[in-house]
Amino acid sequence: SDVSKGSKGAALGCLAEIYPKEAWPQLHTYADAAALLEKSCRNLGHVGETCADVAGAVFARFGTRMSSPIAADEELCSAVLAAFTSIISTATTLPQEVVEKLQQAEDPGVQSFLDRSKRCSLGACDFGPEDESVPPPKETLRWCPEILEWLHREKRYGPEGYHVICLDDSGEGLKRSGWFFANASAASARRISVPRPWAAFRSTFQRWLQPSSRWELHPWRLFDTAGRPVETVEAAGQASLLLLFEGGEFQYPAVHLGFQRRVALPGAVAKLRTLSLRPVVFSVEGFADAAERRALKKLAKPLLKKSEVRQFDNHEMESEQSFRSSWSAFLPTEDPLVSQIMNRSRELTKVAGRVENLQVMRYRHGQQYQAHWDFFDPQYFKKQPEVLGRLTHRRNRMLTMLFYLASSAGGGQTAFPMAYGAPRPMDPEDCSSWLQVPAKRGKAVLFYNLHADGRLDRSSNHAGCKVSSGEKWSANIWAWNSANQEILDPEYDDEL
Ligand SMILES: O=C(O)CCC(=O)C(=O)O
Ligand SMILES: [Fe+2]
Repeated sequence: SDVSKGSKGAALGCLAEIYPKEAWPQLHTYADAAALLEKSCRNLGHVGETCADVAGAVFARFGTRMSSPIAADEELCSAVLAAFTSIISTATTLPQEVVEKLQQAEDPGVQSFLDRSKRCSLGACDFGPEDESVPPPKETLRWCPEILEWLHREKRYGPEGYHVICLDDSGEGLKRSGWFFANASAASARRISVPRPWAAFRSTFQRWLQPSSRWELHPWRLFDTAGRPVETVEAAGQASLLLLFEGGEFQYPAVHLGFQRRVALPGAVAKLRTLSLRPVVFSVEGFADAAERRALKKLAKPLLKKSEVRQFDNHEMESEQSFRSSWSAFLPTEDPLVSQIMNRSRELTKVAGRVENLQVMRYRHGQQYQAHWDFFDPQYFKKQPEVLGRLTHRRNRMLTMLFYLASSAGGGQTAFPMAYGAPRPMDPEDCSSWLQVPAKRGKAVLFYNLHADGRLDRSSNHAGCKVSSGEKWSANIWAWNSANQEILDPEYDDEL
């Protein structure tokens, strides 16, 4: 039951707008098509859909024939178009009827699709290579001695859209050679040769990215290991180790659980330790000292007011008080300490985008912040153009840093209910079974709300658990990515 080249070619002809040619030969079955759609949906974070929507729409058409070869041209074509139409126009997750139908099907292709799309819809699409427990090629350790600090060492939950490049000096003439580690996996190492003129250099890298990264205008950027953008071939020539972030913004890679990294800051050395791979969460020590903590508290005290949250469309507000019951204050940036702390957070995180004004929060007995996302999911703000307007080109709140000024004696942890693909919690206050970070005075926690490729990372959902005794104080830092800054409205203000 081979599909003739001609009919497949015709079937895929209508996808030309969506996929690059190189992806076509990989499509043999409907399951392949669904998988490709899932992959592509990783790039659609800006419309707030889950991968399952896309693949689900294809499944809805093909039912139990997922692992059969693609036969009918029009069918695939219209399914793909329907899938994309549904992505753009609706914001649903995989419908229950579809899940049930899937579960009844005995087709192994269906089962693997179900498994993948389920994980995917839970915020943990896992497209990484299966086995990463191999070391990188020996020569790379010679040319890039720090490479192990930048590769991902776990089998699962690899980074999405973060790649590592190690260049050597063996290239000739206008070429330079090296290795490309897709998704920062040692197992994926492959020899590469890059031309020296920058334009060719850049388009060469472009070719190695996922097909899905190429059909969209993409702001990917290279960085050195100090988190500085590398924008010229001369700068690239000085570095042997280059980091490629498809989302255009530097992020610390998790490497493995417990991994420690020292980051020198002006006047301090911060120590990061990996607490979670998905979402990527670090504990941070040495970010600020006791005198600074005291001063921030003192500054905030007279300014504290009941905390507010930005409303979603159609949101009933009667529960606002229980949703976020802390008190908080935005601190004046004119204050030298405040601007110093904000600058330090830039130095630590390397963000190029905007850092929101430092906010101090105080939680007393019984107060909490229920599970939520710090990013702005466009699907919840369809009726608020002033919010949507700031979320174009995947602009969003990329990272959150909570610096604990005082720890509660009981409760008050920061917890991540959706870590590692767990479903959205039924009870937004039930911290008991969630991945928890104790809010310990003097420590900070840093986590990424976006994947390295700029998509929303739904596993970043988190809560400030109820304080059961004492008081919890924290200084919160939210930083935005700056992807495609040049095509953004220069008028955006500081309200978000
Ligand atoms: O206080 C906490 O632990 C969480 C705070 C938080 O999620 C936020 O301010 O965005
Ligand atoms: Fe938050």
